Amino acid sequence: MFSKEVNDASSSSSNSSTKRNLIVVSNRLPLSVKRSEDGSYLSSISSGGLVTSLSGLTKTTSFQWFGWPGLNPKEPEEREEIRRSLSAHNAVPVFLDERLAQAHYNGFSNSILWPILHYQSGVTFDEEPWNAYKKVNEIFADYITEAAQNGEMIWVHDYHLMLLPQMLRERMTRKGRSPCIGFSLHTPFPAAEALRVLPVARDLLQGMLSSTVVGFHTEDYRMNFAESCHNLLGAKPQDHMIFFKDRLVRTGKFTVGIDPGKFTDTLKKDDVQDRIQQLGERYKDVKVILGVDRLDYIKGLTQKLHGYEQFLTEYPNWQGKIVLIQVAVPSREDVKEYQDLETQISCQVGKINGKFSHADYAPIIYLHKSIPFSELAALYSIADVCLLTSSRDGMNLVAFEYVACQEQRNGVLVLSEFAGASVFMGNGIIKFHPANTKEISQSIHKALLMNKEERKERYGKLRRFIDENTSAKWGHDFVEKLSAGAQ
Ligand SMILES: O=P(O)(O)OC[C@H]1O[C@H](O[C@H]2O[C@H](CO)[C@@H](O)[C@H](O)[C@H]2O)[C@H](O)[C@@H](O)[C@@H]1O
Ligand SMILES: O=c1ccn([C@@H]2O[C@H](COP(=O)(O)OP(=O)(O)O)[C@@H](O)[C@H]2O)c(=O)[nH]1
Repeated sequence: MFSKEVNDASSSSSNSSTKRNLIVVSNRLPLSVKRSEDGSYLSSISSGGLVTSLSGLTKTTSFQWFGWPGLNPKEPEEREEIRRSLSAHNAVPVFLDERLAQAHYNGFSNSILWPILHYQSGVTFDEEPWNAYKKVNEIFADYITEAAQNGEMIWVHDYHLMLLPQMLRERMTRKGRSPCIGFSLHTPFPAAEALRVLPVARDLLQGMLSSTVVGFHTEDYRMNFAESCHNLLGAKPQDHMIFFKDRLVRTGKFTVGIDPGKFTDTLKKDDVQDRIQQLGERYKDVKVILGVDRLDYIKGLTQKLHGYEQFLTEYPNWQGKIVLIQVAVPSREDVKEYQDLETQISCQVGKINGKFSHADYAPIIYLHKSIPFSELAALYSIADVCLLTSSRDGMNLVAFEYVACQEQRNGVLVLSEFAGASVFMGNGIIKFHPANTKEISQSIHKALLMNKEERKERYGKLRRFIDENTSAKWGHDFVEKLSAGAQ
């Protein structure tokens, strides 16, 4: 479902004369490939913000996307079939041995690096997953060095591939080429003291510093990176540049966005309008709060539920008149912390529903699944409030998507001050500290009581922001900076 719409969006307004050639690299391809019963291969779109933001880029930039396809058949014919099926989407599979891929993705990237980037304490370093991380970065480097024979620019994404710029530069320099490599981090970059907890922090910093341009979501993340490079490597940051080992590395803040038109167009479709009407009827007597999050501890779902429970207790008149629809998209289910979180959230939802429900009312509708794009757009459109409680979050595109679908209703966005998005949304949002349960409760109350004029005024600011900062602009700005760095 998402896959088709991504392609529709790219073909509807692409302009090949302005497109540039680029190799985009991310750990995971936007499509994951699965073998069906009849032996053929089917691809479906992956979830998450990185996929959303890069999909929007297809409007202005033609690129080949390299990444792990999610499976590793032994037979050459099968690999060829996968290659063929993906090439229709300009995607190129980087095949990885299953155990190696798991140790890289679950073992190091998501169990060690991700928590440190999001200020989680109590992480234990382990050599084995680190070796897998290095090995996978090397495999990617071999693939890309082979593919980038014609001087294409290379844009590497995210924390799974922090060593890749260095490995690429070394390989390509040995071949007499001078590569142009961009690196974009989609997570927060923590303060130097938090990063130091990781014994291999210096290796990761050196990996990133082999880029031509390094991009972050916010100015704070960029400054944290510069400070870490200075403190841990003795590099010299100056303005938006860092001098290290006779090279000058450009750094910048690039505001990732969405493609608002994709949402506006979807909302106009007859079936989506029917669904909006149906949902409107179902919830005509209650206010709807919506949450859409991957089931990840950084999204602050336990805090959200505590805050909502406090709200129902503190403002009992709202009992029976409010519903929280929480979509929790399954994520990283092989990692123990994520399994434990799922159990915890299910218990919390059960407890709150048990406490405040009546035979004809439940305060929480909990969807532990990925939902179709059209259903997501309909939910965004009917929600009076969107509540996002991340304890840390690189950006949070859900915040932007809610705004894209609220032209009619002018609903209120209640957003954690620790989501990167909150930096840009000023007083258009109600901002709160996610560890403060009372503040969450009061923010919900404030959002529900806000009058039409104030909602309209706030909405106007948010709408302007998402319309001016699209994913296409993000891609364009980054590639411009990268081209400038190459000269
Ligand atoms: O691929 P997964 O392990 O399922 O995770 C999904 C994505 O999660 C992270 O997304 C981040 O990127 C978003 C877009 O820039 C940003 O809005 C969000 O705050 C980040 O959490 C991760 O960085 C991606 O690589 C994953 O694909
Ligand atoms: O069932 C769903 C619900 C949401 N999303 C998308 O997942 C992305 C989440 O991105 P965000 O930046 O908010 O957080 P991330 O999951 O990347 O940390 C958004 O584009 C959502 O539309 C999805 O793919 N499937």
